[in-house]
Amino acid sequence: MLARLIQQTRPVFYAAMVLSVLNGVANVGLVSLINEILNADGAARYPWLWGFAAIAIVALGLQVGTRILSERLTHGSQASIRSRVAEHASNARYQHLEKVGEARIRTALTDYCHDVAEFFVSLPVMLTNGIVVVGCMLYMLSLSWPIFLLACLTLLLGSAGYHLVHMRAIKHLHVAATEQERLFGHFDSLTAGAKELRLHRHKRELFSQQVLGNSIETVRRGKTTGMSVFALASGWGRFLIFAFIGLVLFLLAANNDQERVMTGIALLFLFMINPLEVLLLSIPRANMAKIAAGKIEAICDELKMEEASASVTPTGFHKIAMHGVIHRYFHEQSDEFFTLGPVNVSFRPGELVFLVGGNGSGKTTLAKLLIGLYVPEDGQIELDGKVVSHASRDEYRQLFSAIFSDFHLFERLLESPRVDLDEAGNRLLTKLHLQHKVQIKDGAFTTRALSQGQRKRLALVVAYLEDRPFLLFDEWAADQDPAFKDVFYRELLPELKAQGKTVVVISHDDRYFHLADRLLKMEDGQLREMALEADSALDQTEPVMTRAEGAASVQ
Ligand SMILES: Nc1ncnc2c1ncn2[C@@H]1O[C@H](COP(=O)(O)OP(=O)(O)OP(=O)(O)O)[C@@H](O)[C@H]1O
Repeated sequence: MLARLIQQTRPVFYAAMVLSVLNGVANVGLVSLINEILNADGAARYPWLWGFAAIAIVALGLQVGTRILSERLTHGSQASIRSRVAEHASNARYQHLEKVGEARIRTALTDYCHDVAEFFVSLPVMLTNGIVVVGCMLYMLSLSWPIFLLACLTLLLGSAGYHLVHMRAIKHLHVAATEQERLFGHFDSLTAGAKELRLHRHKRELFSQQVLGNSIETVRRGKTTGMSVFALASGWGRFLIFAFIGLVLFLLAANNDQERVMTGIALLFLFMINPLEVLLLSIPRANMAKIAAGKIEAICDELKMEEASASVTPTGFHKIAMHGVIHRYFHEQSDEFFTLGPVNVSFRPGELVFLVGGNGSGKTTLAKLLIGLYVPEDGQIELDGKVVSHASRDEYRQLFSAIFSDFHLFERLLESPRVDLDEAGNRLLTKLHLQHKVQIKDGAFTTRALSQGQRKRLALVVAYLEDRPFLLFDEWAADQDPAFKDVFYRELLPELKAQGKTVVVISHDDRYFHLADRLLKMEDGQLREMALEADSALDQTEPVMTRAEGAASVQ
């Protein structure tokens, strides 16, 4: 991932690297010049003045330039990662998205993204400081080769020590990063479960102390331990530097009385300590970036994008048929599968189909398979005799408008540009008795702060405006008042049918089942077609299941 980001930001990246190197060189130039000036006699110093001023200004300019470019890289890489994760999240198979889950995706878009971006701040810093250290070492070599060799030995010992603890630190940081994904899920529960937490003090305490508290603690411990191990490594590095200084001073005091060498080495120490420390501190940051990049990469791999299909929006169909379609859910806790199917069923234009059955019997799962959100594990779906493949699935999905119980209302209608969008939308709002609560202005709802039943009516407005040939309502009427339920079943559904739309209604409202053209019943993952009697006497009272028990072949 880091390599890809570097590739994407190549010109800025290379420019930042070149400026960082030049900045390092200018700094080394400055320190060697200072040493020369210090060792020159009074008046002989003045000719150096302009050189000193020039290098100082250049070094300053380079530092500012590097900083600006690294900011561009940081924010550019952050934007690029976010776009990539978002692209994967919006184009991946729906079931893969469900599996990865909201919390992991959010962690990738926030924390991991931030950690990777940090790498681009630390990289130029590492490079500049690396150059300063290398330059200082070379200058040291020109002053005294035994001291240079000692410095090399010190660096070698420093990196060996660092390498030894490195893996241990990474392990702790990994644990923290994985727990962080879970923590984001718990943060969601703070708002989504706010009502429950307020109503049950004991639950609230347990949640905040054990669930949330433990998770926060695990992240804190992992990060603190990981970074402390790195701090130990950096302490080891610092210890070596001081040992090196002590040894050199001792060596110099014993064997050398050259003033130029003495001041030079002293200057170099002072000048090198900070870059060395910054280098040691930047390494953990770079490691965090590596872990985060790996996590983002894993999420993008799990969210493999579906094959792009031709951007055609089909306007109609003759027959949609499911042949031997099977879907399984694996439940880890109970080590069991829920199996839906094999399902054989077909739909034609202008049909009003009710899909009924007990809770957890598989109605929603069947709906997701039918509209192409889930890919069948076995069997196939045919559209007008042609198998829906990976390549044509996105095109196939454009046949449907669906409202599930966990529907989402976008603020903007996001329809393809349509001049009469506001007008048509506002007409529908009136039809659904919402005109006093909300309006459509410039393609957006004026508010979405409505009751659940009202928001569902807004979702219905969206479905109407989409004008797709196949509509699917998953317990849409469950939140409506009895009067509007009646409007939905007796007016809106027949209207849609009259327009030639196929409508599948998942429903528990058995008093309206007789209005359907067909009645499908789901029982423990198995679909049956129920015989429908055109007996209107049953209207309003008897549940249809008691009268239509003859299962017909579903085709
Ligand atoms: N995301 C999921 N992961 C794992 N198992 C699932 C998932 N969604 C549903 N299931 C399982 O599949 C079964 C069928 O669920 P589904 O939501 O299709 O039922 P349903 O008939 O729509 O129920 P309801 O009337 O309560 O909405 C459930 O018993 C549940 O165990």
